[in-house]
Amino acid sequence: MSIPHINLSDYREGDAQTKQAFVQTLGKGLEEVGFLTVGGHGLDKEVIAKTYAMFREFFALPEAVKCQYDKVAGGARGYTPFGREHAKDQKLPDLKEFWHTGQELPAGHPLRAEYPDNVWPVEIEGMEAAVTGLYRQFENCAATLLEALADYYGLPKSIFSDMITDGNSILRTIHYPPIDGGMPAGAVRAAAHEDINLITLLIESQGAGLEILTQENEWEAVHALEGDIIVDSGDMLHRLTNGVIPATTHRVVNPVEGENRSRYSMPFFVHPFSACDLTVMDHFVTEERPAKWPPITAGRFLQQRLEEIGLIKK
Ligand SMILES: O=C(O)CCC(=O)C(=O)O
Ligand SMILES: [Fe+2]
Repeated sequence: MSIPHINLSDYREGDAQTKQAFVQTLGKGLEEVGFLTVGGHGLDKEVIAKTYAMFREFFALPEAVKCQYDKVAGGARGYTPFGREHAKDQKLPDLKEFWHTGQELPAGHPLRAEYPDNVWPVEIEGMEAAVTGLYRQFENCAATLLEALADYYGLPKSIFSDMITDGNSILRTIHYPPIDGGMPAGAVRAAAHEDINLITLLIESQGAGLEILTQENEWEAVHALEGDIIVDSGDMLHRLTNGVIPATTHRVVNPVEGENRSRYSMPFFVHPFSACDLTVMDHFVTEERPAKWPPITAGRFLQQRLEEIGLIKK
């Protein structure tokens, strides 16, 4: 099955029929594929280009400079060097380095203490303004998609989007360097995995490599039109919906010969606030399909999964 496409302006600005068609394509697309491409998303093209350019500059800095920003809040913020993260149940590390930006709340906000401060490389001018602006645009886009998903199930409109208000979402900017002989044999840019969070919005990189595992158990390349983003569902949505929405397995394969260049990408992992209840929702529980998982909070669930992928120690 191919990856469906939606245009978010159909939902934001369309008439009732256009909106309904959008909701159907989104809901079915998540249930059947777990990945869609999204146009009309409202993210500012120029800010995206500027952000990519800044991170290209940052990742080109000497390792010793980048490592000043390592281990900030246990890796939740700042820089994570090449070779640290590995997919769940994988021994070999992914061939990537990345930077994390998280939620920023004003002083006095009740959840302020939950979130470690972001850090910004002094070497790159203007990064804070560009990246925090982009973070808000991603949050808006995610909230709208989650409202449309609630419509699909006939649930209260903000049932999913309320979970991400002042949530623990993470913008990850990734650099996959060119492959060289010194890298661990058999390792790949990003080994097969499912995302942990509710949904992920992904600004597709300039560079091929992303593949999903289809329900037919075949790897299929994801192609987004220039300017589109990709949305996929993660483990938290899988759990809330009692498995109705899959967390589709995906990976980033190494480049073929002749295309061995750096690859950059920018996933925005949409997370609830940590006290958010991820108990399977009643809507998805029936006599034939009892709840598959016990109650858990988003914070506890995240903790478990970060331990599994080597980002935090048990
Ligand atoms: O780099 C990409 O295109 C995908 C990255 C990804 O799947 C992830 O970081 O979870
Ligand atoms: Fe992923």
